[in-house]
Amino acid sequence: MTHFHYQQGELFAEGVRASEIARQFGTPCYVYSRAALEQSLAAYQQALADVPHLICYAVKANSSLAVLDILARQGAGFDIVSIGELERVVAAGGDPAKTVFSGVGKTAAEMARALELGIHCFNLESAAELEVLNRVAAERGVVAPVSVRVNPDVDARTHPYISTGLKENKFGVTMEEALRVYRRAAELPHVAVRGLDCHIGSQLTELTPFIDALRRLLTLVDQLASEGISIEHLDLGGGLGVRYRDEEPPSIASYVAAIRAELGERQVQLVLEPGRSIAANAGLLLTTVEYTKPTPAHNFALVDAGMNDMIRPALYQAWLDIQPIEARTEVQPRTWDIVGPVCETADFLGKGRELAIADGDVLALFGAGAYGFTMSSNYNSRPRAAEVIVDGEQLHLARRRETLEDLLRGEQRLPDKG
Ligand SMILES: Cc1ncc(COP(=O)(O)O)c(C=O)c1O
Ligand SMILES: N[C@@H](CCCC[NH3+])C(=O)O
Repeated sequence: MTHFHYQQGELFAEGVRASEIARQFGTPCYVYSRAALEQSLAAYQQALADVPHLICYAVKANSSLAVLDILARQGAGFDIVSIGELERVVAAGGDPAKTVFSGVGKTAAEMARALELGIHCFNLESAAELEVLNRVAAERGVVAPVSVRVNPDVDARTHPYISTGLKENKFGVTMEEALRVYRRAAELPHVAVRGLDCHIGSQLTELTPFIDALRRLLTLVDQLASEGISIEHLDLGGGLGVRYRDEEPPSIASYVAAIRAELGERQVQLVLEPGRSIAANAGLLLTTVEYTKPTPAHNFALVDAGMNDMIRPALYQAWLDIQPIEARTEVQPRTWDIVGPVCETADFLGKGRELAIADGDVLALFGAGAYGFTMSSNYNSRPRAAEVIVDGEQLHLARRRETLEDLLRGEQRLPDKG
């Protein structure tokens, strides 16, 4: 059973009517299913149960404390890209020792805090970063565990903005550079080589790019071994795609099976950093139709969620399914552009949707659990949406809707001129 489903024309999130959630918490409102989050994490855990592994959920996909809490309770580790994300992991009860630190621009202060908390590994993205980390670790009198993020130059065949493993992308270092960085790391007293890392992109719907990248990584592992540098863990990043419309990504089980088949008998801990495949289809965004506005060119449905709440359609031309939470039989279906209140032409959630809707109806955007709230902003001075967890028949307010006071917090006017 899917965790969001229709019963007699009414949308349910687990055991709760979507209309009840909208009534209690208002819209726009993100809704996450606890069972859906747990189920996708469990799919990774089961597929790896008999080998050494660490599943580091990519916090950037959905960093709500309640979501991190749910995943931490089930044993997840975390992939973070800033100290803000690490503090969230800690606040949610996550274990720093199961956390890897990715990101191209870690600052010395971020490194120091991550060392203090005792993270599992730093995924280094440049030779320069290695030198800074060695210095920061020396200042603290500790040894920092490191991997080098390799950019294997494979085409992930995904949207260009979310492809990260091509040589023109800013991420990681080339295979040749990686070898040099590892040699240097082996010489430095305050870093210890632990692993090898890569992440080639997001929303991948085929296995081939993952396997091509893994093969390249394994040649590097062997080369390093021949120089006496041994790799304890292989971090293959995240990137497994999900179905938003008609994509047919591999299942979590077949993705993991393909990686394991390629690894054969190698004795390494396998680290994965899935984000979207855990959170995307565990969440939806509820929004209310404020006005319907037929024009000669388009029928616009103006809703109360805008690109500041969900930027994926504007930024990546992403397609998310949009449906009314209660079916209407008395209204004729029409083709609608679902647009938000933000003053930008790019402010749309979906275009050309055949829907039977009227003013006041609540719509659900499906597949909104990943890169939804985390990419939201206050653009146009719009308070950010509420976030709610549904757990069976229970509702839990994970984040209250921002208030107008929240919007002004930390700001001040100029002093009066004397
Ligand atoms: C380093 C790293 N790890 C993991 C992820 C998570 O990717 P996804 O949400 O596609 O699984 C990302 C984002 O693409 C990333 O940049
Ligand atoms: N934000 C992107 C995913 C990119 C992940 C960044 N590593 C999306 O919504 O599809």
